[in-house]
Amino acid sequence: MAMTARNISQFWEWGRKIICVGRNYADHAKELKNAIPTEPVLFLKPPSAYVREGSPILVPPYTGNLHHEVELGVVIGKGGTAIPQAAAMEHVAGYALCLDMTARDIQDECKSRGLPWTLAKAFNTSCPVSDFIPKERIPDPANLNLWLKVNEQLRQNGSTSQMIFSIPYLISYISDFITLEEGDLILTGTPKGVSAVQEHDELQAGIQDVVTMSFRVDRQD
Ligand SMILES: CC(=O)CC(=O)C(=O)O
Ligand SMILES: [Mg+2]
Repeated sequence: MAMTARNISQFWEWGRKIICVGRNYADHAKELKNAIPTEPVLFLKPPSAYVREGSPILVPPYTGNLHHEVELGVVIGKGGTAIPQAAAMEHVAGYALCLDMTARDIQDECKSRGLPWTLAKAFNTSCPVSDFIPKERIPDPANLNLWLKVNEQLRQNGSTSQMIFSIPYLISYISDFITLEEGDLILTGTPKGVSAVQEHDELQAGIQDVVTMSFRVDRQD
């Protein structure tokens, strides 16, 4: 049987890992009264978390406080283990605008009981993603404006220049513990301004003049 080449511009269909970085912006760590990390905080989402424009973000029935977190996603184009920082950007195929939807009440409860954040972070539709952005379209990923509006009201407006750990550092750090594969996505953390969303809300987000995306919030039946 002839093999068809997979297209990285539809990486969300590949079933690869979504590795998320938490508390990578000091202003967001402060708004949630978290300590500023000295090493990246990592957690995972499964590929079933992906949702694309045209389909809604579903509020899990067990949360009363679902938050948006707008983030820059880095799409891995070449896998590797223990990737040196100096070579890290050679492993990037491109970027995507992402939301790290978070059941904040469940996360707070997990934190207080010393439990993992899985139900707070990894539920179905917890990772809305934009179209793929080839890396040539973003020559300086360390200086990008990210914004998010809920029902036309600006809630988040930050710059990737505020990241505590840079993209090359994150790729190198993660790959020391978790082998990166082509099609993996790294969510690089959110700037301040996270807030609750409700059923019927309309979310719009963008990376300056590069990409925008819109999602409706719906109840999970
Ligand atoms: C406290 C968090 O939910 C961490 C996180 O995801 C972030 O982007 O920061
Ligand atoms: Mg996040």
